[in-house]
Amino acid sequence: MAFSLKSVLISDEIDQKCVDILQSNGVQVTKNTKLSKEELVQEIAKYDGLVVRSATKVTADVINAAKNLKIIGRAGTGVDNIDCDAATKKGIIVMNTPGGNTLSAAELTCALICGLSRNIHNGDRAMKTETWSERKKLMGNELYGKTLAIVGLGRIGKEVAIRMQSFGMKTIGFDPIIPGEVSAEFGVEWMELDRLWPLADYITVHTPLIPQTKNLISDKVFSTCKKGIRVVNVARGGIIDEEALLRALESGQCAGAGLDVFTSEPPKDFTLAKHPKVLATPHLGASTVEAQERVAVEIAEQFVDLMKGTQLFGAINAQAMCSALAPETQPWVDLGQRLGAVSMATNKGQSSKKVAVGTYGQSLKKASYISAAVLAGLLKNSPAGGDSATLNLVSAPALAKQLGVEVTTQHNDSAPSPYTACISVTLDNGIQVTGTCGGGAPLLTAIQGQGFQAPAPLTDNMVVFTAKGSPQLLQNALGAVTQAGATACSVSLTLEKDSKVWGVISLLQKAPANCLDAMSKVTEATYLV
Ligand SMILES: NC(=O)C1=CN([C@@H]2O[C@H](COP(=O)(O)OP(=O)(O)OC[C@H]3O[C@@H](n4cnc5c(N)ncnc54)[C@H](O)[C@@H]3O)[C@@H](O)[C@H]2O)C=CC1
Ligand SMILES: O=C(O)C(=O)COP(=O)(O)O
Repeated sequence: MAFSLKSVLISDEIDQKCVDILQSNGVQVTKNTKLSKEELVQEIAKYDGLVVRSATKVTADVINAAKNLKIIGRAGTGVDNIDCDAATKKGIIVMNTPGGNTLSAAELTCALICGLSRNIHNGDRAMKTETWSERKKLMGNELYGKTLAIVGLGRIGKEVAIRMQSFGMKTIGFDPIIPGEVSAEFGVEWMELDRLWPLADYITVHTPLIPQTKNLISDKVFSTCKKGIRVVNVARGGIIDEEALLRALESGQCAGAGLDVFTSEPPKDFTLAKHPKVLATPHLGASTVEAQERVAVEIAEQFVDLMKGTQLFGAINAQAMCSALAPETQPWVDLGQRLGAVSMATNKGQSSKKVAVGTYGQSLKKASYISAAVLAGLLKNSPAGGDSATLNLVSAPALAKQLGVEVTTQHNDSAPSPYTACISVTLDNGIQVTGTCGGGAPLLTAIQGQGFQAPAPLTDNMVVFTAKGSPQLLQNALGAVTQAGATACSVSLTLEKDSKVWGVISLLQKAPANCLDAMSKVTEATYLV
């Protein structure tokens, strides 16, 4: 599965290498870092891809104005400037380059810790105003023997710990998903936040800005810290409550803050940045030649990989799509979509609130992407399915959730004989279709538990019917589609059960409008897929 990316807009300052790599792969690149929000809303309609850093706000307005946008690339880590939910609903992949600027952000954090400990910002200010006498006031503290608390022990938190240990700092930390055994490997003693606050001389935060981390360091937290605590934020503005920080600086509870990020960038109010106890930088964490080159190359290469269909790396909202790119999984994704479409058609296009997806056979053990594929096929053919142009493996699970469609999945290591792997889709009113892949092509093996004598190819244009079994049925059904003006290319019937059979006729072209009429004379029910 390859993606067509003809045109890409780069709307933030990004290393030229990104442009060069994309252009050398045939992509038309426009770099415009001066677009207002309104201009971006206008412009975005022209592009298949967008590359940003943190300055461009990719809001729902921008995303909804896009017509062909397939991918938003963040040349960096944080994606809080991108409305990922809006992108997911529109089937747009959001990807980032998470490791590319880790070392630069960690190094700036260490620089701020060192700067705070020795009042380097105030010393520099004194020199620039020729006030040598300030020297007396600028007594610092050694870092040696002090305790650094690291909140968020992911990529950057870990690198900060390793570096600050070389200054003789004791490192303690908290992270909900990194266990103590793992943090111990890089010298961080894991502990709950309540225990950590009173022990710290310095606190540095390295988490994303999410509801759980917004205002994580509050008045209450400052009050439980040692008097003279110093705090550093190179993650996102708002993890340290800015108003609480100002109060703590004024009262002396907080002796200093190193801030690279702010709730509003640029800050609407520079009070904090100008505060004498604050060492502030204008979001420079990733602003090194090395980091910028890395993230620019990585994002461009990730785009190119997707265009070539080789891999989907760095996507944060497209788990199913990642699997769908592997050559061995593609036929199963296709099968899932087609089974979804057949189940919806045989449900007379009625919405179903419960969908059970079964996978059978060892090879489908880890095929969690199948349910997204089934939903994409099912919702595309549902009246509530919305815009079929944007319905894909990225948007289908989100749309199903929005529509209240509950999906359950079940796996069984053994597949029904004679197949080695199968997928079944069961809707809440009992409709059930089962299929497999044969020679890389999707095949329907059973409807309502009735197996086909020879599996039916799942093609783009199909007539599915059920009728009373009779020796003339095949001839009558083929006669009806021919009479309607269609050309059949294959036909398959199930075994008879309770005197009923199911049949599938594949057509060379879309079924003509009168096909249903013609078929109604020889079948009990006919569905077009
Ligand atoms: N100032 C700058 O220029 C830069 C800022 N950043 C920011 O730094 C932050 C961290 O980046 P990485 O380390 O690469 O991310 P990461 O994903 O490797 O690590 C983040 C860690 O935060 C943890 N976390 C989540 N919720 C938490 C909570 N409630 N309490 C404690 N920990 C929690 C996660 O479990 C994860 O381990 C991001 O917000 C990123 O945007 C990253 C690069 C440059
Ligand atoms: O990667 C991140 O999360 C950053 O904050 C870096 O932001 P920037 O690309 O320098 O605008």
